Amino acid sequence: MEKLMIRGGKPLNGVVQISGAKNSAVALIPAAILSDSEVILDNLPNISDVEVYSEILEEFGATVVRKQDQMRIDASQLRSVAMPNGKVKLLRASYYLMGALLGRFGEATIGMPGGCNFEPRPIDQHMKGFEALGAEIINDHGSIKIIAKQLVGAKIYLDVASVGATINIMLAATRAKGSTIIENAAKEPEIIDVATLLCAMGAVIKGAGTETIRIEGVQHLHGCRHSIIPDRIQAGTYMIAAAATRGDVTIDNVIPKHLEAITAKLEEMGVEVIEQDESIRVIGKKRYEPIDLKALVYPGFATDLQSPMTTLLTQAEGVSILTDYVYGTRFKHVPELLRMGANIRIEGRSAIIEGKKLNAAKVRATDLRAGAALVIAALIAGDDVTEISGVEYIDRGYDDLEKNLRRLGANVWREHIVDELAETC
Ligand SMILES: CC(=O)N[C@H]1[C@@H](OP(=O)(O)OP(=O)(O)OC[C@H]2O[C@@H](n3ccc(=O)[nH]c3=O)[C@H](O)[C@@H]2O)O[C@H](CO)[C@@H](O)[C@@H]1O
Ligand SMILES: C=C(OP(=O)(O)O)C(=O)O
Repeated sequence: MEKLMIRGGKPLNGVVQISGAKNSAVALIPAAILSDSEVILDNLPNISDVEVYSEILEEFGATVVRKQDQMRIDASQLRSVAMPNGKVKLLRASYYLMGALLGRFGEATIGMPGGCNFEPRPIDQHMKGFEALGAEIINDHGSIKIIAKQLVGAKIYLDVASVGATINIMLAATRAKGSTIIENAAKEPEIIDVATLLCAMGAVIKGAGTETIRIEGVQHLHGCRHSIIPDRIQAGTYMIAAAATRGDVTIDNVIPKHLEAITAKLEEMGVEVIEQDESIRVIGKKRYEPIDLKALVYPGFATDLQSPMTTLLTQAEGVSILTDYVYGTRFKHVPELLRMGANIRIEGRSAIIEGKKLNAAKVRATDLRAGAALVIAALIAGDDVTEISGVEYIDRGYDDLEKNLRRLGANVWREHIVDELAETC
């Protein structure tokens, strides 16, 4: 086990390169299962979720070759359609194995997904979609068995615009007989990225990125080469960190359109944001206005940036209200920020945040974005050292975090945890 050590007090300055998107990568890797020839993915992020997913595919019998930011996946010789336990429990997006295996083999047995369980995260809409396509679902001691003699296209209305359910149904429906229509589909950019890959593999998908997606099933999907879109959540995190430390950072290799919601809220606080074609420069200011912020589905403000934004709002002069309409109890970062001197109160699905100076402390990340919130807090917490444990969560989604922060001038390093019991008490 490791912990991050950060001596705060330095503004971030310079340029940071953003890698490919985690939430695309973890769907594109299993999507390769749908093809019986090689799929090449470029611009992969160097994060543990990608590492774990490639190991999962190898355990299934796929050949996976990783070279820098490229992955070549050959799933022609898959040996199994079942992983009820083991690595599937390490990440949330292992649920995409269900849609991909179901599409290719008409069968899958997968353990309930793990990952960041900051609140109950049901997958009933995924199951509703598979059932509508003609599959039978059997719950078996914590794993889910899904079988279909023949997947048949259907019209599916999602009760909530779920990213995971939209992609999972899309994966299975590419190989179903006839047409599938997903209504109230999620519109996140990662959904367009997955549809782009599937179309390059020979699928017929229209409307990805809108609330109605139409899929014409095909009998066969072939190999292709695809470059993953930039990670808008990593980019947003660096934007927030630049503002919080009153720095001046250019965030490179981004799609500014994907960052409109965070850009707008930073500007409302008084942060200077300059958009270029594929980069965004964020210039921090001395004083920030408090704001009201609502985390919503895309194109609204991303819930994944809600925790880092909580930290920034502790630097505003006055009271901000942050409400998460996607995950109403995603506030595990708040007790840790309180240890660092923050003044935050939770009311229902809102955090009421009063501007306050933060101090260094010993804190614990209990999920990925809570970890990001604590890293930003540590960067602005005086010039003492903050120790952050639970680094394994941060490693799920931030490519080269320490290297990037050091290049921007931060004083950050990693240490082994010697006494694990003392750390968790
Ligand atoms: C791997 C990945 O892409 N993860 C992202 C994905 O997670 P994930 O796909 O799991 O999140 P969803 O979009 O499915 O969840 C959105 C909302 O729908 C609810 N819901 C979801 C599915 C379901 O079957 N039933 C149901 O009620 C959830 O509890 C939540 O309130 O989108 C989330 C919302 O943008 C992000 O925080 C995650 O980073
Ligand atoms: C919640 C997240 O990821 P996951 O759905 O993979 O747990 C996240 O990226 O913030």
